[in-house]
Amino acid sequence: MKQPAKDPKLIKQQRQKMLQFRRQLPIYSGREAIIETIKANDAVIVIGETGSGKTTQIPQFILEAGLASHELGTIAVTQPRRVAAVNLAKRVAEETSSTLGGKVGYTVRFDDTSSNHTLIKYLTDGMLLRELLMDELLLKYKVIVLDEAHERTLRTDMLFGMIKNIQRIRKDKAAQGEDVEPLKIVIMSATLDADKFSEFFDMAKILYVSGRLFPVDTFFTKEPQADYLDASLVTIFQIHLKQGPGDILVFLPGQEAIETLTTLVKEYAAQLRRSQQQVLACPLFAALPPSQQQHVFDPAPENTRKVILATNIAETSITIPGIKYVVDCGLAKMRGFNPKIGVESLLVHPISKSSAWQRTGRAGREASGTCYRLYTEDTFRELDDDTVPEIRRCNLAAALLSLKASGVDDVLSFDYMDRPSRASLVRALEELYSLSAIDDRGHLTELGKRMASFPLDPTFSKVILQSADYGCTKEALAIVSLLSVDSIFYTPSDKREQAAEARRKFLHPDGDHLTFLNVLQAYWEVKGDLGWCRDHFINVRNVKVALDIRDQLVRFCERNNIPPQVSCGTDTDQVLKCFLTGFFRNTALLQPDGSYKSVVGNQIVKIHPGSAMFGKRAEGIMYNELVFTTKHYVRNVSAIQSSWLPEAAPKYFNNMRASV
Ligand SMILES: Nc1ncnc2c1ncn2[C@@H]1O[C@H](COP(=O)(O)OP(=O)(O)OP(=O)(O)O)[C@@H](O)[C@H]1O
Repeated sequence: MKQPAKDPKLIKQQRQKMLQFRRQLPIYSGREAIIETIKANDAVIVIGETGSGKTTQIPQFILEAGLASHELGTIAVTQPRRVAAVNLAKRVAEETSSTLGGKVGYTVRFDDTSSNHTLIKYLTDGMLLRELLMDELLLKYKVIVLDEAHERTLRTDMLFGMIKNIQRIRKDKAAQGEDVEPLKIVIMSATLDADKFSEFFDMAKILYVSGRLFPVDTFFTKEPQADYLDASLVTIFQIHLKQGPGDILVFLPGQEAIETLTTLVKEYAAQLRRSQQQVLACPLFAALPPSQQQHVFDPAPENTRKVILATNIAETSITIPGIKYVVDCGLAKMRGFNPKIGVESLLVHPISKSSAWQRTGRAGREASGTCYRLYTEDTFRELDDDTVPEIRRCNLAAALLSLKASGVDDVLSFDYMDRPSRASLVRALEELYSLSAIDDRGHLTELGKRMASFPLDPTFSKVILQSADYGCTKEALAIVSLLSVDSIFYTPSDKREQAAEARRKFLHPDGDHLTFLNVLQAYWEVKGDLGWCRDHFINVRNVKVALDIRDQLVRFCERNNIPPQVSCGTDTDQVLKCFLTGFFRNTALLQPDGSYKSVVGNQIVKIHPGSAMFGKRAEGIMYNELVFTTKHYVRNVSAIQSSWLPEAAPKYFNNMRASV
């Protein structure tokens, strides 16, 4: 249908209004200084409070000053999270009165709205790393803006070193008369150890932008809170019943907490009188499909207060219209890695001060706001200033694989801003070697190249790539997708027995992986019937999310010439053998006393009570996750035979034998 033409007078008015708004932003008064500094320096660090206008304005300043163009090269602005990249591009397209995908666009995994016309592109740091695989010097760009640098994600840290190197090479080439534009780098954040960054980028110039558009009042609790879910619930309804209009954004550590609180908020909201303002609970976490994530940006219906329950994906960069109140439980799930036993874990930790300020900064963007921190002021003072960089606390195999795929062969002497310990670098290289992603001289193999091109962790991409040889791609795709969501089961605390009973019919004697497959097959047979899901305590939303991921992986397989429908039928050992090619390190063998000892690290591990393998004995087990609580629990567990191990990872197990 043809869109009605917009009234030119209306367009002009909207433009004027936007320009007026932009001019009010604190950063606008520093416009000239920012432009001059970027003009005169190769690298600039901009520190400005949350909401001062860094992310939306600086790229526009650069463009307006003619520092980037189709001839010179365009502007890339990286974001650690896709939801931020998408919404910033939308906002800046609006501010520049252009259509998304024209002058302003975004590129995130599986979604690209940029075009040949795009001059300002918002993209995730992962996508810029991917572009590096095609264009080693990123010649397309004249200016690269690394935003939210304080987050220190693994990918941003890799980009720091790589982009610094690219800048040096381009400068040398230009000095030698080659037709190459030197690259400009802008690093931005609200909270940053500016000197450290400046030193890393060869004494880059630092610019401070003071002020924010609207104030945010911050409150702490008087006493520590024993139960953050309960404290969040009480705070939400206190705000709702006692405070003025405005939506609420609640920060929680993970999907599980969000789902529990969403249910509780709905239950409480149902008790509100009809005459009272209603409450709409909107979850927001990374595993939600992007279309559902976008719902949080929709205005609340009339006479309704929106309560957004989010993980830290809403922590930086984004402006959610309508948010006036922020509730911060002070916790986040963070990746950790124990290089001794080579196992990664996802645990709930207190956040850092810089995260707390970022969370606070999500209020006060359109008007003044309030932030309720569900911890005491003393607790806040004891928080670390900054989050420990991910590179120091997670498994580096994926990072080193992508460094190698982008042409950085000597990963040990790569220019890291915070050098990971030698032990974790060596361990990651060993892991890549045993996965056959690199050869014995440390060079990337053909398999390694293919693994790097897949949008998954190397262990999972190996499983999918090997599934063609094991004839079980259909099963591998289904299980990998189901493993990428929190849980496909739903266990209400008052119906544990019933839920366990209802699920019993899916149980596969060989464990969780094949049990998941049984659930999915049954779900397909009943075509996802909601009543059936309810009766069997299946978490429909998570299954749908998993199926969405599966669709994306199917497309990826097709592009890589792996037929996605190849199935091993009833020969399900093939599936487990195939998973072992990626997860051979996550295995444990039965001991004479009935316990299981991990093959790597010789740790006693216990099977989680929620597993299909709980209470069972098998010669060996393979697991996807190790959770540290009081004990080392393993989750998502299946039975294996020890004789399968050498076949799954010949390099690893032959070496182990040689060194015994
Ligand atoms: N999608 C949007 N809808 C409405 N207003 C917006 C939107 N995006 C940005 N703004 C307005 O522009 C202001 C500046 O946003 P911007 O993201 O540039 O700030 P910032 O300094 O980069 O903040 P942060 O450090 O939190 O990322 C916001 O405070 C808000 O008032």
